[in-house]
Amino acid sequence: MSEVTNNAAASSEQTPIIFLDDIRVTFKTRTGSLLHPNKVQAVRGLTLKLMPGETIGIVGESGCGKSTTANVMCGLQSPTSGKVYFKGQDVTKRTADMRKTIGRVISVVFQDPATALNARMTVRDQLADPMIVHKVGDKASRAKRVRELIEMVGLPESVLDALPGQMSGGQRQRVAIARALALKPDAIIADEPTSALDVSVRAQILNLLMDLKKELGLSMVFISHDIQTVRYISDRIIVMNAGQAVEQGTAAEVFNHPKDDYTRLLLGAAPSLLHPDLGK
Ligand SMILES: Nc1ncnc2c1ncn2[C@@H]1O[C@H](COP(=O)(O)OP(=O)(O)OP(=O)(O)O)[C@@H](O)[C@H]1O
Repeated sequence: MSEVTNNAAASSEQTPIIFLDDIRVTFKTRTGSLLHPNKVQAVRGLTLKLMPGETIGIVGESGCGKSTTANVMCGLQSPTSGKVYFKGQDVTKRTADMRKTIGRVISVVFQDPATALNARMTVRDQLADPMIVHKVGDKASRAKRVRELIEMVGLPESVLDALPGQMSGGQRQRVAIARALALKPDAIIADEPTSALDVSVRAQILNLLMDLKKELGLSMVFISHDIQTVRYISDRIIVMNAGQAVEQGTAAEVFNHPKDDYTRLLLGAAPSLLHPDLGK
């Protein structure tokens, strides 16, 4: 990471893959609130560390700032204040070079694979594309990696010549996950990756993410408004409300001994969107 400046912020025994230090993100709007006219405070002083190999779940209702937090982590959004560290390096003020480097090591899986994938590109080309953009390997090694990737996500090689429109929602999300893995990232940020899918395939995609995480030693940030889904997949859970982390702890701590009223509210809220076969 050539242009990343040195910083000693996170140099204990284990350095976090991502460290958000007191992040605030404010958007200018036409409306805002009585207290803050013409602005929305999407994230208000959030601190979190993603450690190597762990899965953090971020849960909260619509509008609590989950996606904005995810965007800060992967460099799509600059914080209004606070610092962002990647493997101990301060990357808050990102140069184009830093953004490219981070794009290689942190991948994002979005909610809707139909929009995340290019409708006019075959699966083969979509999987090779990140390697071409980042100038990784030659034609033969990229073709080999494409075959490896499709196998990793449990799809047959025959889908490589298909277009996204010829596949099911679950298959498309598998392709989006394969694409996210193309550059062998350190971390995956999955922003509501199962919400747009049929209930019957949600469990399969969650299990695929868990298997890949284990197999590849990935770190993962899993974002969802469904606390049961987050519980199923996460080592640690962060509950967000109105831009703030109101509770952080292991899945067992948060579920068995919730400290915050809002967490208790979420736990008692609507039935899980998780497939009934999970979490038994
Ligand atoms: N580009 C933007 N301009 C103005 N306001 C924004 C922008 N992006 C997000 N917001 C606002 O910031 C707040 C947090 O939004 P964010 O999308 O991060 O929440 P979320 O928890 O991910 O919600 P959802 O699950 O509905 O996507 C919301 O009030 C939203 O309207």
